[in-house]
Amino acid sequence: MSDVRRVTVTGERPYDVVIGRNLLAELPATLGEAVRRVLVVHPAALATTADVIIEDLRAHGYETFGAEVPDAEESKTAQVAAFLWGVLGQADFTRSDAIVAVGGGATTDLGGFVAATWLRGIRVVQVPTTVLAMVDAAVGGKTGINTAEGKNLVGAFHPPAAVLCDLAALESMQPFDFVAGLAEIVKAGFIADPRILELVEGNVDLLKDPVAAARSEVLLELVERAVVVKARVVGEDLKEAGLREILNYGHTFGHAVEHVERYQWRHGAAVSVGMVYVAELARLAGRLSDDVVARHRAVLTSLGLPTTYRGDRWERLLTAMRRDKKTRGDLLRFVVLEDIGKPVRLEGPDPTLLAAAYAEIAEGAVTSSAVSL
Ligand SMILES: NC(=O)c1ccc[n+]([C@@H]2O[C@H](COP(=O)([O-])OP(=O)(O)OC[C@H]3O[C@@H](n4cnc5c(N)ncnc54)[C@H](O)[C@@H]3O)[C@@H](O)[C@H]2O)c1
Ligand SMILES: O=C(O)C(=O)C[C@@H](O)[C@H](O)[C@H](O)COP(=O)(O)O
Ligand SMILES: [Zn+2]
Repeated sequence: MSDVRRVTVTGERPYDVVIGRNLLAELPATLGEAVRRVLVVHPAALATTADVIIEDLRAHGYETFGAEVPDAEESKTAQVAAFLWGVLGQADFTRSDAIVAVGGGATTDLGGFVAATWLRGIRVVQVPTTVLAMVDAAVGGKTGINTAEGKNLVGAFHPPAAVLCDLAALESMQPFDFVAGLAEIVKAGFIADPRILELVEGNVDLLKDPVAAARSEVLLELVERAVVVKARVVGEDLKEAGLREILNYGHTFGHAVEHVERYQWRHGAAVSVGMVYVAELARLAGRLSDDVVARHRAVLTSLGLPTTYRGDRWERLLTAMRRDKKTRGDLLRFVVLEDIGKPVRLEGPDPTLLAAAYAEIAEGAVTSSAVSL
């Protein structure tokens, strides 16, 4: 497979998401000639890739620095951001210098956030190495870190200069991490592109094998389609004034699960349960058919993703959901579907409905005050 696909994200400074294999040679061109210094941010798992990038950039005349950050959500903290600000300061990074973030969505969120905040904004090129980061996290300019109170509570909108999605990188992924990322592709299918759902449903065995999937035309098409969905939305509404909220489908409950589980669940797994929760909520509110709810469970289960959650966490989940960025004052707001490809908002649903939807996805009986809310 030598196909390369390019999706342009429009906006004040348009940029390309390049999807293919062995794309690292494209990196110098994305940095541009004005850049002199480059900080390559990566977790330990991507150290070898980062070394290759650093060597290549040096060969192209850039002054290059590497910074290893903790793995996964451990890196999305104010302490790690401050560590990177220190590295940039010590190396005298100016507004014409750049960050390259190499890793999964946690690393691209962190690298993007540090780029957004250093000198109030320097260039960032995203090199996502998980399927989730390729189709979602690295695209669209939402950057951020977590606080003790919740997920992504501090951040900035800071679009990248380019995104390089090298599918060859996916071959080293752990199967469950790979599959977790597919949840965001399924999300794009439910909110905007039903062909995505058909492609996933027709290729489940292939998609559960990271090496076979990474080499397949099917994954290339799925990544391209999901990026197209995201690009269309963020091109129209970068700062989430309205339309962009649809990309948050399944995230109100999903982020709450991640927080309650102290980030020991993968984001994609939490979003998987979150989509079933919100599908049930929409069904109970009389908005969505039984069939579409059943399709959520069927496609996610077939991939090995979770669709249920423990039944004794309702109060904590509700507290976390109140901190969702779509909340306005005391009003909880959800993105729900009226049908596949028809996302709408459900504002301030009755607490009994929220609890009833929880009961639909709870493992065993709900053991909290949920039933009496
Ligand atoms: N900014 C956005 O728009 C946006 C969108 C979706 C998700 N996110 C964020 O993205 C994060 C989740 O991203 P993720 O699922 O990529 O998780 P992650 O970044 O935590 O990576 C998952 C694991 O895969 C490892 N890994 C990464 N690339 C690898 C490779 N090529 N081979 C082997 N291992 C590899 C990582 O080291 C980590 O252990 C969450 O923090 C979520 O909030 C942000
Ligand atoms: O890009 C967006 O907008 C999204 O909502 C995409 C989500 O998949 C992503 O997880 C995002 O980080 C969630 O944002 P948040 O604003 O709810 O923290
Ligand atoms: Zn997400």
